Amino acid sequence: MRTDSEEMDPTMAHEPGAPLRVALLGCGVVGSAVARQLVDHADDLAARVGAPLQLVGIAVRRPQRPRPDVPVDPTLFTADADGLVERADIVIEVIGGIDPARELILRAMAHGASVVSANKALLAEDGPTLYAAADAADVDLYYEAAVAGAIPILRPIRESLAGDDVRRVLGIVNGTTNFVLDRMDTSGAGFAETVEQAQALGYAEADPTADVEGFDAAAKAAILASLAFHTRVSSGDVYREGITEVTAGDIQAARDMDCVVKLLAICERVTGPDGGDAVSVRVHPAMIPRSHPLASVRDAFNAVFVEASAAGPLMFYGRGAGGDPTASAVLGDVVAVARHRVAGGRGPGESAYADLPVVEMGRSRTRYHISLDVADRPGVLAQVATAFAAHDVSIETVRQQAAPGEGERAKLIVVTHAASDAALAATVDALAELESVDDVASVLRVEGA
Ligand SMILES: NC(=O)C1=CN([C@@H]2O[C@H](COP(=O)(O)OP(=O)(O)OC[C@H]3O[C@@H](n4cnc5c(N)ncnc54)[C@H](OP(=O)(O)O)[C@@H]3O)[C@@H](O)[C@H]2O)C=CC1
Ligand SMILES: N[C@@H](CC=O)C(=O)O
Repeated sequence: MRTDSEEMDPTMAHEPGAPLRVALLGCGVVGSAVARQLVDHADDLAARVGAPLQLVGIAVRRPQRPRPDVPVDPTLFTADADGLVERADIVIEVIGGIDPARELILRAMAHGASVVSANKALLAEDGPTLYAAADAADVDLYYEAAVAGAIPILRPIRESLAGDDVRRVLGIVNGTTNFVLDRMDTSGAGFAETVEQAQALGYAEADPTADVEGFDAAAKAAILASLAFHTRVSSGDVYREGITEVTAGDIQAARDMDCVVKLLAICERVTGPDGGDAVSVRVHPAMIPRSHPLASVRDAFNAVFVEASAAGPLMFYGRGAGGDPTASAVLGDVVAVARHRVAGGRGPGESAYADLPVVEMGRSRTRYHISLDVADRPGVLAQVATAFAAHDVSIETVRQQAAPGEGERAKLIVVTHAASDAALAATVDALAELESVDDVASVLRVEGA
């Protein structure tokens, strides 16, 4: 690959065999792996595209910083990202965050460049602005790496399943939280201790808030739901609960049910309050049976389970983060958009025609596992059952365990049939008021059964 920074005329149409000018914005974890792969696989990439990919510059915050792991001419590094995007055919945005990434992408497209981004936060917050700009400029905007890193999931949903009817997407789309929950399950350790292990191993950031509070997964859920249901869902529409409240007791309760606890991104087609089509998009911890394909997703791996009307269940599995795995997805997009430029066109744009309402969490329906510490005496089970019945929540199973060494106390474990979140919350409030109930020890949603 050529890595000189010679100036070119940005308005020139692509000529057969002429290099395509690639600008890289960001050279951190993902960007440095992208740069290395562009250099290492230059010949193969040129053969696949039908033209060489010429890296014309790398925009970073600190261009003078030595970067020995990035094998390019150091003069390619620049702090002038604005100028760089104006002289590229393809812009790869791996800076992250909202601004200046958004302004740079819009500027790139306005100057006729196709864009590849890994920026889930931006796509989930302001995707429609970017799609509209891509349409207006007649260029591609691809972002496979934004959800589940290396796993090819967006193109299969957008293209391979375009003739089917996706009903549900269940995803483990955050590696850090999956690592933490998996370790809590296998070692019996608590949340804080396991997060420290994740930080020591480089999975969790020094500030793990975006991961453990579910913000990262919510952004990915918004993108998945938008593509799966041909609608617009932004991160603010997504109900979000992280894993900070998950206790060793919850993990044990799941084990007792032959389940595991996972942080799930759940996107479903549902019936809205007016009887029309709607979507439910939520991120929260949930129990899933150990027999479910997602239960076997260990460590920091990601997986997305898709249910479509005709295709049935599909499972996509792999690494959701890390420089090289994420760069693989970025380079796949680069080849795709480069091929379109060589052929003189663009790929399919976003097809958000449905404009479906997103139902509020209170209307979402699922099963629940509730663990209660109660008095062990006649009539208590009837009181508890009455509280469920009063809120129209149907009990599927109920099991009593002795609470050893605690006199006449017992543990009641109730699993419900599917109920609305609002009905369940009201039931839990009523249970907490009962004189015979010492504590509502845990409430976990149950999915995938
Ligand atoms: N890390 C991962 O495993 C994954 C990341 N992603 C996404 O990829 C994107 C990049 O992530 P990651 O590589 O981890 O991020 P890093 O923080 O490692 O890298 C960010 C890069 O952007 C540069 N940068 C920051 N601000 C500016 C600016 N204003 N102008 C120019 N350059 C700037 C930094 O420059 P400098 O080097 O000088 O500081 C750095 O090179 C994000 O959108 C992230 O969500 C997606 C999937 C997985
Ligand atoms: N922080 C994310 C990686 C980027 O998407 C994770 O832990 O999965």
